[in-house]
Amino acid sequence: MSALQFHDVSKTFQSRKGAIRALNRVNLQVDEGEVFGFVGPNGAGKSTTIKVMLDIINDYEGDVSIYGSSSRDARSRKAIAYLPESPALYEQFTPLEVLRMALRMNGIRRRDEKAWCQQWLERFSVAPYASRRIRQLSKGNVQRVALAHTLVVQPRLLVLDEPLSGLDPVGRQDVVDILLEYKHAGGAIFFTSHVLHDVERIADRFGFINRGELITTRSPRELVAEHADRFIVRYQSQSLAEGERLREDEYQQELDQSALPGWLDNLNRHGGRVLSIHPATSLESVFFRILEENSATGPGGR
Ligand SMILES: Nc1ncnc2c1ncn2[C@@H]1O[C@H](COP(=O)(O)OP(=O)(O)OP(=O)(O)O)[C@@H](O)[C@H]1O
Repeated sequence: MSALQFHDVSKTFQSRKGAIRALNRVNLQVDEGEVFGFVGPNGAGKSTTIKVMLDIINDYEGDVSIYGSSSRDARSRKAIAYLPESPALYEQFTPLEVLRMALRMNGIRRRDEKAWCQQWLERFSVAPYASRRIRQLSKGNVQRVALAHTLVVQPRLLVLDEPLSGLDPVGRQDVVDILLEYKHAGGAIFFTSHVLHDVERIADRFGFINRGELITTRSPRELVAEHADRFIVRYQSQSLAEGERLREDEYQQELDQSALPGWLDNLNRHGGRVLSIHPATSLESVFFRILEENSATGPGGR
């Protein structure tokens, strides 16, 4: 079953400078147990997409459904827990109070309420601050509490705006692990990110939006493979020393696809051994390419 579906969704803002087409016939689908990364440059339409989904913006064209029911129906939106880019938690409350309040506000009664909330604070490594006030916490720890706040209600669909922002590398890895666990338990995630490495790590598929148009929805691997025409070969050899030296007899060489077979023959003649071959193209470089192509030929209106 699809957790989230956009069908021909368009939104136009009226401003003093004229009409701004923030979303133009966007179609997308996120399935149960799927992580969908949503990326695009500033002003592309990411926040508008989230606001439409949450019915914060409701004067749009098209249909949005959450687990099969219209998102215009407040009951369907109960499936969603949302993490905004800059979460505004009640500063005078403690993390424990914030989580307990989230449960109450969602009508969730648990006998083990306190222990359940403590457990989520532990998962996000903020249990030591459970009784401090939010305003006394660092930015990264507020982000962890905010993430715990979204998961404590066990939503069916998580909508996260830049979920890893403000976290150190250990914190990022912890959160990635928790999100993947949630996905494996059948939860769906829609998240935005400017950091493409995060998208590669978490997303099964991603959508790339530019000027209100959804340009592509693919898995990161598919997209990179489609654009891969250069490869990085890691190899071991006593006598062939080309490219960058990694350690004693290990090297790394970047090659064009057309040059690859001949180069491998040569390595073979030198008695060398291939350790790995992978595309030199990163998701980031593919995005720049798509963005350039789209700017040259794409729609105007901004
Ligand atoms: N309330 C509004 N009134 C007029 N124009 C708006 C309004 N909100 C957004 N826009 C315009 O709609 C377009 C899409 O904006 P949106 O905030 O969705 O982009 P975004 O992808 O979230 O950008 P960012 O990465 O910078 O947060 C932009 O051109 C923006 O200026």
